[in-house]
Amino acid sequence: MTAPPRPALTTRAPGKINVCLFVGGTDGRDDGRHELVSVMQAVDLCDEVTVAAADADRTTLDGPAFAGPNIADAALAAFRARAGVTEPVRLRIAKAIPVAAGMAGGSADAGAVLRLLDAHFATALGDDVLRELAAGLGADVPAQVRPGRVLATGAGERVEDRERVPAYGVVVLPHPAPLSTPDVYREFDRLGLARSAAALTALEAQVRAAADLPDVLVVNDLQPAAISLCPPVAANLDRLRAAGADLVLVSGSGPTTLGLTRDPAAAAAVAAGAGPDAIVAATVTDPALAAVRPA
Ligand SMILES: C[C@](O)(CO)[C@H](O)COP(=O)(O)OP(=O)(O)OC[C@H]1O[C@@H](n2ccc(N)nc2=O)[C@H](O)[C@@H]1O
Ligand SMILES: Nc1ncnc2c1ncn2[C@@H]1O[C@H](COP(=O)(O)OP(=O)(O)OP(=O)(O)O)[C@@H](O)[C@H]1O
Repeated sequence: MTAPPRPALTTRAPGKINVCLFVGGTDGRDDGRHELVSVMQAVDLCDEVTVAAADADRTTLDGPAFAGPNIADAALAAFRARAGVTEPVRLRIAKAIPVAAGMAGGSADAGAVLRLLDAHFATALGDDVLRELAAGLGADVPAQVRPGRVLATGAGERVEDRERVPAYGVVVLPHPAPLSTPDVYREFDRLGLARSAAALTALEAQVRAAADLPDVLVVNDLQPAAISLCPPVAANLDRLRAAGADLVLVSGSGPTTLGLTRDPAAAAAVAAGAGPDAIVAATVTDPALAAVRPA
């Protein structure tokens, strides 16, 4: 019997923002990572990832290069091991999400590779199994299997879909110096900022009670650590505030900063005021944005 033809498929891999990122300690975990309570929200600043059948495995990247292995290849290896498929594929990534900027660009690509491969090989593993595979690739990856709005707990690996809220404008202000995520968590520890387990539990209850977070819960606990390692981050927050953003915060582990506008149409004016490097985006409310489509 001949094997079925494998379709060439493509999907958008949206970057994420942490609308809130509450961080506890590492006690009680055997992986040394920190307990989190975070609402992760997809934004329409996207990489594009494509899979096609090939004679040999090959991954190509259009956009800014980075050193070291591509997490997309780790996603392919994890998928292969679980699904038992061996046919080679070509993966192509067109990068638009700033690299090492705290917007989970690599995690977005890895999540996209998992959902593409599940469709390409018609393996129907489904979101739960893909999220399990994703957890082995990085704390941010499970949330990127089905990008939208999720509540992430544990070290980020326990993910629940959340109700989508009206779109916000998002102004993304990158900073050229990359910040390493482990360094930022280490600085967070050095500054003694970990929340107690009881405080995290209380915050999780508050976050669960509110589909659209009130302003007081739009908090990134890693922000002081990112500013401590990269002081210009504070000036970038001031730039966004002065340009009229309703809320400003550091994105994930930084150094990218974000200005949120309740009116998505207001983001363009905020970006213009913040400087030529500012990127206009919006939160994603339509699941079709990251659908798998024929390439
Ligand atoms: C800052 C965030 O982007 C917020 O969503 C994530 O917490 C980071 O997610 P990520 O980059 O996918 O992180 P991973 O690749 O799993 O971990 C990188 C490193 O970050 C630190 N790390 C990460 C997640 C976590 N909950 N606690 C940690 O201490 C650890 O030093 C870990 O070795
Ligand atoms: N497909 C990929 N895209 C971007 N970076 C990748 C990719 N694969 C591996 N990397 C490596 O991962 C590092 C972190 O990149 P990424 O853009 O995901 O950071 P980040 O946005 O800070 O992540 P997070 O928000 O999940 O902590 C990069 O410096 C790069 O070496």
